[in-house]
Amino acid sequence: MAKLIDGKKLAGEITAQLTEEVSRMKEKGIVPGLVVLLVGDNPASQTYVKNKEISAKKIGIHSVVERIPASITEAELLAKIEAYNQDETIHGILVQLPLPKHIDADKVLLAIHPKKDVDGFHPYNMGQLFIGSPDKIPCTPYGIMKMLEAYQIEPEGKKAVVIGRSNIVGKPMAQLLLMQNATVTMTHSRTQDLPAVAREADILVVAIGRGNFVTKEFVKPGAVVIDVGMNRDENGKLIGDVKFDEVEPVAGFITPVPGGVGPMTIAMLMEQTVANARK
Ligand SMILES: Nc1nc2c(c(=O)[nH]1)N[C@@H](CN(C=O)c1ccc(C(=O)N[C@@H](CCC(=O)O)C(=O)O)cc1)CN2
Ligand SMILES: [Mg+2]
Repeated sequence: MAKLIDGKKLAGEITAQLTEEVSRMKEKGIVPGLVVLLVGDNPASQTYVKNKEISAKKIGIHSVVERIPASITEAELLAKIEAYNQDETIHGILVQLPLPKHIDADKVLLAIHPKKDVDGFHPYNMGQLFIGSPDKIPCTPYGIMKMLEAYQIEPEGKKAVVIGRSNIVGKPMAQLLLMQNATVTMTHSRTQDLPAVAREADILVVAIGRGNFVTKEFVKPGAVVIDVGMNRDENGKLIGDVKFDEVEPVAGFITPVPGGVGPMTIAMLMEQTVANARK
């Protein structure tokens, strides 16, 4: 049976450390500030933003959430971002994704000042990461690296396979593993014989966005399996990209959904906001 990587517990520990740190910062007159902009009424995004707000408040971060109607124009949204770029009480700006179709997400992410880009999605921060000098790191892959570290899983020399090539998870994930001297293979929906490629992995990170996609045929006995998926099954139940019941007996370590990668994403957002205020 695999050992469970408890993201919820680890995120709770990180949150507790950040709470202490923020209380010390406040004694010196420093209050970290985070603004989250949520455009439209995507129900999943509403949940994630609410969770970010709860976490920020718990830590003592000055938390601003703007819930904005989907009818906002791109120009209006860009103007809001520019105002927060200039606002000295705000150390982190996050625009919840996905955005409505009429707004160009690339343009919006480019408008956030790189120094306040606590999501790490700005091309400048992406570029810094890919030349090996990261400052802000996309929160999901960053959280995964923290989980590996906490469970003393050493990427150096290991074969890592990443399934999924998104800008916010797959690509930065591969780069972070590479920076720790793993031998990394990037795969995606068009990779030929994906189960055979995945079976080579000592560390398998799955971010393909398809429920129960990874079965035991994808997993080498003893492998570390990290599930980034967040899907709903036909009954509305939250499921990962990994068929947990089938893979868990084969893997060495596995993350659950919920309670794995998700809470760590939020913890890393808080960490990067506090780190920014500290600077
Ligand atoms: N601007 C951003 N947009 C999005 C990001 C992001 O990092 N920045 N990532 C995802 C959504 N996301 C954070 O925004 C996120 C998703 C899920 C969780 C989480 O804790 N999930 C829980 C389950 C929650 C539930 O019951 O639905 C878990 O896994 O235990 C946190 C953050 C896309 N957009
Ligand atoms: Mg993130």
